[in-house]
Amino acid sequence: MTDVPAVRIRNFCIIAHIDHGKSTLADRLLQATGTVEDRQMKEQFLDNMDLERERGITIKLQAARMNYTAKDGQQYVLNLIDTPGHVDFSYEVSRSLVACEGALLVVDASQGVEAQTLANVYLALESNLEIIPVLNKIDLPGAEPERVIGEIEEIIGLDCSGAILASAKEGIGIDEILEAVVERIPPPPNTINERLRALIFDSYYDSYRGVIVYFRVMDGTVKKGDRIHLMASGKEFEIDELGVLSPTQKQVDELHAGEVGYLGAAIKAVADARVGDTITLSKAKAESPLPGYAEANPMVFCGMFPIDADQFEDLREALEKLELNDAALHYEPETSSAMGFGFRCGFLGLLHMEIVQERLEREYNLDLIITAPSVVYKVITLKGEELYIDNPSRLPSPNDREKIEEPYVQVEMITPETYVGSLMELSQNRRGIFKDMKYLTQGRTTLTYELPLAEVVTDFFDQMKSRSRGYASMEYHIIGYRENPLVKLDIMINGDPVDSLAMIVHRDKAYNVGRAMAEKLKELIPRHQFKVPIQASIGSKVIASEHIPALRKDVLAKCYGGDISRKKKLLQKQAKGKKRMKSVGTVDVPQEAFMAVLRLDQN
Ligand SMILES: Nc1nc2c(ncn2[C@@H]2O[C@H](COP(=O)(O)OP(=O)(O)OP(=O)(O)O)[C@@H](O)[C@H]2O)c(=O)[nH]1
Repeated sequence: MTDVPAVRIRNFCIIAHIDHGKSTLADRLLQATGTVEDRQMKEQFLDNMDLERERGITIKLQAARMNYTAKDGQQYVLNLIDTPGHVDFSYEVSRSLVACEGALLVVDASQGVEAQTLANVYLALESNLEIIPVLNKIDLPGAEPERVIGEIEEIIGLDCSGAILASAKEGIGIDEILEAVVERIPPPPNTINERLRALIFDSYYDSYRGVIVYFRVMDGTVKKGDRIHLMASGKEFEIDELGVLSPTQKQVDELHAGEVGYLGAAIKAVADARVGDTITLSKAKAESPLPGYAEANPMVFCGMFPIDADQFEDLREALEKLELNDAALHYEPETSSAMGFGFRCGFLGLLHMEIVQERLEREYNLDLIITAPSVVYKVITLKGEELYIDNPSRLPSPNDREKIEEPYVQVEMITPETYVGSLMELSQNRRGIFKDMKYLTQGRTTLTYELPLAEVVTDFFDQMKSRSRGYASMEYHIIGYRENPLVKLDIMINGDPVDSLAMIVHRDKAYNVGRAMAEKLKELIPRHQFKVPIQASIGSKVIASEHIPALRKDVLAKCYGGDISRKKKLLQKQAKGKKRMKSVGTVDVPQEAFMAVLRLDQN
């Protein structure tokens, strides 16, 4: 919009750990600037996916443009860019940070710095953002802003002399925050005369208009009707809708360097306009794209199979639709001898996987059996080929492979000192390598470990939470592949190997895992009319063996000739219990059994 010079634009985001009050503060800023009228105000305007609201987390980032008249009497445009709060989406976080010149660092004054805050602050510092510390929730009786300020200074090394004490809930400190945004965050550089370069920081699929792209103009000008070129995907489109987010979409004719907006251009799938890509003009292409583009690659894979084979096509259609809106979701058909036809799906992390599962089941009414998550292993064969294996049942046999490597992550945990011992034990049990430990103020400690990702994607997070009574927080990032003596553990039920239960484990743990797995399956698989043997093996060597004894009586036997309604009830009860079962050969295996590896007693 031509009437706003770059010097009066401020682009900023809010960095906060989950639940520290990011959404509440964003709402308060929208209200205070009159961007959203009080009566229009739905709780948490920026998180508008239902699933997000229910789970209270921010998944997709969005933006809002506010007009603000500062104390200096000038009108400013403040663009607030929302960032997702979870590690699975850290690539999206890093891209949205690049679209800003500053960040509000929101820390709950009754809690303190958490691992997620740290991870995002480091990203912001790397992008040279001006950071304004905000101590939120000072209305709480347990708030200790002084202590938390000390913590921020000590851990992050950030000068907190200008920290703002606030309560997003009570509306305290809001004006001060707006003033600080104007005074302390630098305006975007004025590069209006350069060739167009705009950074995509988010996009979503709209069934009527195609993909709607959110972007920040870094250089030059973009106009409605322009033919654009996407520098990473190489695709071209014509802009048929251009606008700003105030926070609902409002059309404009052009946007300049420093501004944030959205566009629609009949783009069919978000994969054609991915987060991080650079938009330029077809007729006057920029020389080079904005730096830092990377495809977000899936790290965690699982099989998804319809319980009812007739739902296979429905599942395919649902995945196709979700893919339009989720460039990070990968899937390909998979045939399993145990489970029939389904899909092997890849996700950024566990939360991403859960979100997709939940949407498939809720929005598309599918009943699915999901297999345990696996990471992607790198196998070097004897012939020197490099294979990436995301499905344990596809691991080449030991005779064909030279070595296996697995992805490692660096995990940072922040915990009250009391739980340090227990978390160290947990990390050690999960093949962790101790890296560092630092004492913070008030008996809190940071712990750094390197761990195989495979050990983290199982139930590491839940274990960490339960061992620390919910007080510890963690963050991880990938550090690369490492070789380990890994073996494939096969599970046989009733004499048949079940490919969907195969897993890749460390040689030294194979025996324990195999035994724990056999025991767990014995517990989870219901009794049948016949005896069901369960075995765990490595190659041809059986390392653990259990059996489920046969049912002694027919459930209906005792009401033979008796009351028909009771009989019906019993049958119904059985049918219900069957709902989440898959027949593997002649044995009915419940959903929980496929996830058994997440609940093994191996801690
Ligand atoms: N007492 C008090 N509670 C607050 C304040 N700000 C936020 N809350 C509450 O803290 C909880 C979390 O706030 P949100 O705004 O949803 O937190 P968030 O950081 O956006 O969380 P994610 O979207 O999951 O990242 C909610 O129950 C809020 O009502 C505050 O200033 N004081």
